[in-house]
Amino acid sequence: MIAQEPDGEMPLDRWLAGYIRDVPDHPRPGVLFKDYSALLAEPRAFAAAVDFLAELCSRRRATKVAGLEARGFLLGTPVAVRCELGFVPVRKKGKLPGRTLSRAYELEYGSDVIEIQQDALGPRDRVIVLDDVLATGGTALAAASLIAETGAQVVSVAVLLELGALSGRRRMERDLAGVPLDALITA
Ligand SMILES: O=P(O)(O)OC[C@H]1O[C@H](OP(=O)(O)OP(=O)(O)O)[C@H](O)[C@@H]1O
Ligand SMILES: Nc1ncnc2[nH]cnc12
Repeated sequence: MIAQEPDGEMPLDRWLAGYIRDVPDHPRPGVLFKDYSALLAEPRAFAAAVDFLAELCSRRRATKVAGLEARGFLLGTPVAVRCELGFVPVRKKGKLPGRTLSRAYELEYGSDVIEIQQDALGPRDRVIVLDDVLATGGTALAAASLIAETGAQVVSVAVLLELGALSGRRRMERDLAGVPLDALITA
């Protein structure tokens, strides 16, 4: 799939939104799943998304990128390399070795537990939480809470795609006041 490349007139978010397709009833009935596999498969689109998110890391003066398993790894690792920052994985329960901190949370279509290694971050770290999608905000809030428990500061939550109808931004403003939400595309 090749969506039209921006010609200087088309904004980046509109160009990249052309690579996202709606899949009804995935992974559960009633969920409209936003599939951006085509964006990952098109190197110019993928690179443009990574560049945008890397620029945010610099603007927020982050010292670490925390990526959320699994799709947050797809974006978080190239972004960390591009902005020359270390990457910290936030993983689903039971995957990380050693001492970990855990949070249970609910997301749009289920519930889960995420973990971070206890010594992955420290009080000097300014962390950008990087994920692909913000829907209800449950996942991002749980990650931010874990990061805060390590003593580090969360300087932004950055996503490729914000699903406006699911009110994640409002929830972040309420529960994570003062932490900006940066979204490349809002749908
Ligand atoms: O805002 P929320 O309602 O919390 O939803 C957003 C989360 O849902 C998806 O993760 P999922 O748990 O499906 O994991 P995956 O990345 O392994 O597919 C997505 O990658 C976000 O992390
Ligand atoms: N509707 C959705 N599409 C893609 N990823 C999601 N993560 C949570 N809700 C989602």
